[in-house]
Amino acid sequence: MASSVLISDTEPWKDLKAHVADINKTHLRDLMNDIKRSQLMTNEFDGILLDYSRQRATPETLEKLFKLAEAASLKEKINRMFGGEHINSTENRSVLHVALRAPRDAVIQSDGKNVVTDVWEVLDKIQKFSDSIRSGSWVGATGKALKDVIAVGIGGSFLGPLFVHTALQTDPEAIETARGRQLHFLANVDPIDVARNIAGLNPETTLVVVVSKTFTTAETMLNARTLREWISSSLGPDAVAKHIVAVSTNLTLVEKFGIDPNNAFAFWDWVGGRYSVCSAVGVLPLSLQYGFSVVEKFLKGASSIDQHFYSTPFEKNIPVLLGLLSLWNVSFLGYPARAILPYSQALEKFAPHIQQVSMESNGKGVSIEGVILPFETGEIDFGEPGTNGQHSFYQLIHQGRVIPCDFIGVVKSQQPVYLKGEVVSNHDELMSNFFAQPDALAYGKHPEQLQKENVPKHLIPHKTFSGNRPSLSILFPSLNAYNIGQLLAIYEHRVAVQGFLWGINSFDQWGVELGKSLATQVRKQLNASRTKGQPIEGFNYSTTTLLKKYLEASSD
Ligand SMILES: O=P(O)(O)OC[C@H]1O[C@H](O)[C@H](O)[C@@H](O)[C@@H]1O
Repeated sequence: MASSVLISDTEPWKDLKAHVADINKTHLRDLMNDIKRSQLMTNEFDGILLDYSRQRATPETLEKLFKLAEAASLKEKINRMFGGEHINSTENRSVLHVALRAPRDAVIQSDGKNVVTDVWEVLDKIQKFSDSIRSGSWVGATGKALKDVIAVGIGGSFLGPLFVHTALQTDPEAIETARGRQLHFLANVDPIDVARNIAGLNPETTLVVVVSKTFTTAETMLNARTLREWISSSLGPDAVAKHIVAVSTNLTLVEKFGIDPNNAFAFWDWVGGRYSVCSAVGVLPLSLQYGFSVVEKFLKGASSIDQHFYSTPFEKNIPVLLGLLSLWNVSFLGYPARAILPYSQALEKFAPHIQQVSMESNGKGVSIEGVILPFETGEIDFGEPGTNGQHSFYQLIHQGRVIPCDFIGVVKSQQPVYLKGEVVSNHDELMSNFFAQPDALAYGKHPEQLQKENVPKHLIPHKTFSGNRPSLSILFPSLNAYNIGQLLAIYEHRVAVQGFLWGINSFDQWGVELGKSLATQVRKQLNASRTKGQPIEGFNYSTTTLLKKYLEASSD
């Protein structure tokens, strides 16, 4: 396909549009009776079972989606990504987060250089540094070991590491390696977040890791200055060198901030912020908490999916299948949202991370060529662990709007409990819901069934479930560091697949800039009004009134 041709102008797209009418004649209740179809719509890789038989799709739909993939040159685009080409064209950068978890002997080129060598240089440095902190050979300014780490960062410099940290917190191996240590995250510039982070912490035993790709993000830099002040006011300015380290691509600004360049951990412009959890952004704080060998397993898990994604035919390729199905749901069936429902409390921060990965990547209005798109891209991602979500927003999913759901389950619990006399173990109780919900959504409940159950006539409409609501189930054998890496990479690549199919640039984020620059104008005004009493100027009536009220009411 010539790159300037929109995917919506291609025959496979039009064919899929027409195919919606065929699917609208079906109901999942009936589709699920076709065992051959169900067999075809399951896939297994490395113990991970993907079941997408509850998608509103048939084998014919899949064939048509594969044709769409061809029309979108999906394979070529994946190859270009792995090949280090500058596929992030608006920033003229490669997109090589896969290199962050590649084995030491792999060769991945960007601009004629094997980046894997640089990656391992930093990983080795992290291992050495985290070992020295953990063993107590590196001590703080007063000679005490550093047991607490505060990772300061926001967006991609926060959400991924928080997800992985939360997922590892209950993993038996990680519990052992984290004993006696605490990892905290400071993201919001709201001073409440600082207060929460430092409550009960002693600067003498605290290490601050400032994480920022650009080292210019206003929130992170103010939070970093606030913690620098917290440390130096208590231990003296010289203590900063022992208590603050940094992760960034901008090592000049790191040094300007007063951090010893030896204590700076680099990454590169070919790592997008939201794809940076496998760089020092995640690896440093996580290694400090859990030790490098646990984090290495996480990287290996992600790498296993990278290999699978790169080399497996589309029919068996988990991220490709997931991406194609999401596109089918969004662009053809017209479902604008996606619920991410892990039946594991350890994955409670997974949906917030994927929100950034997906929505910042694919919420775009123009093609990679800059042509305004006649269709919408991206989806509204949200989610909560099951069963908590069931007691919250599932009502809407069952009887209100149709929202395709990802059910993510785990075979072996990280923390099994089986009480004497109970019918099932606690994990089986949880998983009963994981298995039941997709069928409730797919099959629904008929008025006739309700009649048979002698439900009063006036309640029948209220108790009827239309069903035919799509979902997919992903079952992991366990949830250790390796599996967590796999889960991350599956979703990262799925999002990329969707972007490649829509023909957009999933790796820039210009949409976050406007709000930032308007905040700069407000910041200047607040300073001028507070310090020089200058009147509010240059804002519309609404903002002027709000600012006046804010300044007047907080003038003391
Ligand atoms: O890592 P930093 O440079 O501080 O950036 C932190 C975040 O800020 C921006 O607003 C971007 O939208 C995010 O993609 C990024 O992750």
